[in-house]
Amino acid sequence: MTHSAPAAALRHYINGTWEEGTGSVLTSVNPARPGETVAHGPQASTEQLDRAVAAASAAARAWAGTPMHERGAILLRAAGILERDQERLGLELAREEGKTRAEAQGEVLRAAQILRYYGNEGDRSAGEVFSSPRRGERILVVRKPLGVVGVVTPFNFPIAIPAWKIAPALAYGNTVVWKPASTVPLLALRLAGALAEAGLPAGVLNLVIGPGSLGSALVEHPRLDGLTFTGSTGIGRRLAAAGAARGVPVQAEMGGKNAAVVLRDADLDLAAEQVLLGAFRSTGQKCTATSRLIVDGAVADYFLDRLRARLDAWVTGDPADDGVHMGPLINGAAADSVSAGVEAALAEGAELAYQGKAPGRADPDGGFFLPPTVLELPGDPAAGAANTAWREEFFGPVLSVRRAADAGQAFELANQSEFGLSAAVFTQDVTRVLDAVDSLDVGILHVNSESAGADPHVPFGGARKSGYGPKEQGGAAKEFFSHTTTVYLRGGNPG
Ligand SMILES: NC(=O)C1=CN([C@@H]2O[C@H](COP(=O)(O)OP(=O)(O)OC[C@H]3O[C@@H](n4cnc5c(N)ncnc54)[C@H](OP(=O)(O)O)[C@@H]3O)[C@@H](O)[C@H]2O)C=CC1
Ligand SMILES: CCCCCC(=O)O
Repeated sequence: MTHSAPAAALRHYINGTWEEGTGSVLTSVNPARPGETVAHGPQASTEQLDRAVAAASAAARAWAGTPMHERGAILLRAAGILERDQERLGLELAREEGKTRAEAQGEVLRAAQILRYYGNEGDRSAGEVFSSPRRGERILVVRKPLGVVGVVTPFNFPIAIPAWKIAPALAYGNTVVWKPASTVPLLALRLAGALAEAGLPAGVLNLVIGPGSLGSALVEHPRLDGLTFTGSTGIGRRLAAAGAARGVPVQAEMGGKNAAVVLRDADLDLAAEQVLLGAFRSTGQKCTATSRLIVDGAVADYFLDRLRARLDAWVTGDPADDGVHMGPLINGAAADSVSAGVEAALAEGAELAYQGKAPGRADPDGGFFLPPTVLELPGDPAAGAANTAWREEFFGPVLSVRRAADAGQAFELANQSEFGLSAAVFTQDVTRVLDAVDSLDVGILHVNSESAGADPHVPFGGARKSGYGPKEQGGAAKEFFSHTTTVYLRGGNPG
């Protein structure tokens, strides 16, 4: 069943006004039906980017001087607007990004939850008070905004990740210039629209839709005071270097190659279900997705049989349709890249442990589908470690399996990565859990649940190559979106 709708007109939101772009035309398509246009229109030019930064700069002082509760009230109203429109936005997200309608609508609600969390920031502590060694004096630590913050976001969570950057940026008194991923501009229009409808003053949030080079121009802009980025490690590190060269703080959340460790005492049915969800929900296109499976050799054959049985019931198809578990990848280039990675892994000695079914890509309007794939890597430790499917982030529905002799070796294999975003460990032995907490070098650890998933009130972010700068979400976000002033406060003669 198709769920088509007329293509949305791309617009840019600059200084409180929606305007047409003056750059080249951009078209976003439905990755399940590439012949279907989802959004279309001229991209923003660098002239429009300059005006967006100028508007944010002009609005910065008044917005910083607005009481936190007033800033929060706008975020709370925007949350209500997303909840009001959740069904329509969920379908639009599924049609433009390719995740299932249920996941898409869940993401819209997650964005509302994030807006609500930061909308209530005015009710929380805004600083600290210390005693002073000097009579008649107190020492205050107060927080102040950075100023104009650039936001550059990826395709895979087109409304939740922008929300978890923009909401704290605004709550802590910054103004924002946002460059979303070019493949998913529609939900950017919707989030900016909800904030505009909620009463955000002109210039506080500016949205410019355009190519990656616009993101580079943003970090190089002389009036930018900070940049928060989520996306691939290569680009994130380039932006971090550019920000550092200008003395501008940069926060970058980047790639992942997340391991699930299944120990011999695990609840194997629970583990099979959670590994399936972690690896293949959202077509594996989550930075927190499970892409490496390390299973104790004593239970590996049984566990893989349980996983294969579940995969036999996993339906790949149009994500807008009911009963579909997995949609297409975001575009043809991504699907080709993942397919090439699988071929390379097989050529290097990996074996195909499972390959499911997916709609063909052959016909001209064929979606960017790939089947869920499980690769077993060579048992030889060096060959296993060197395999492309162990080292490289594929960002698709591919799970690479290696066997371990015991828990200690399993944790060593889990740490055998330059990335360190998320991990999952399945065991019912609390000693093993504590070993995992101590030994796995990651930013997020799930015990007996999938490696994906994050709540808005606790820190989110990676170690190693996965993250740069302060963590995101919860109270951690204030470390990036504000700086502190320590005030030595004396009331006059110390007496
Ligand atoms: N750690 C985390 O929290 C997360 C990490 N990711 C990572 O993101 C990647 C997938 O997302 P994807 O969108 O493809 O990532 P990309 O790095 O390709 O793009 C991310 C953003 O950067 C922009 N961009 C591209 N080139 C440049 C440039 N030269 N200078 C400035 N900005 C640029 C993109 O614009 P455009 O779209 O126009 O190219 C997009 O808005 C994966 O590696 C995944 O692991 C994804 C989600 C969360
Ligand atoms: C890549 C962004 C991940 C968001 C947290 C999660 O749902 O796994």
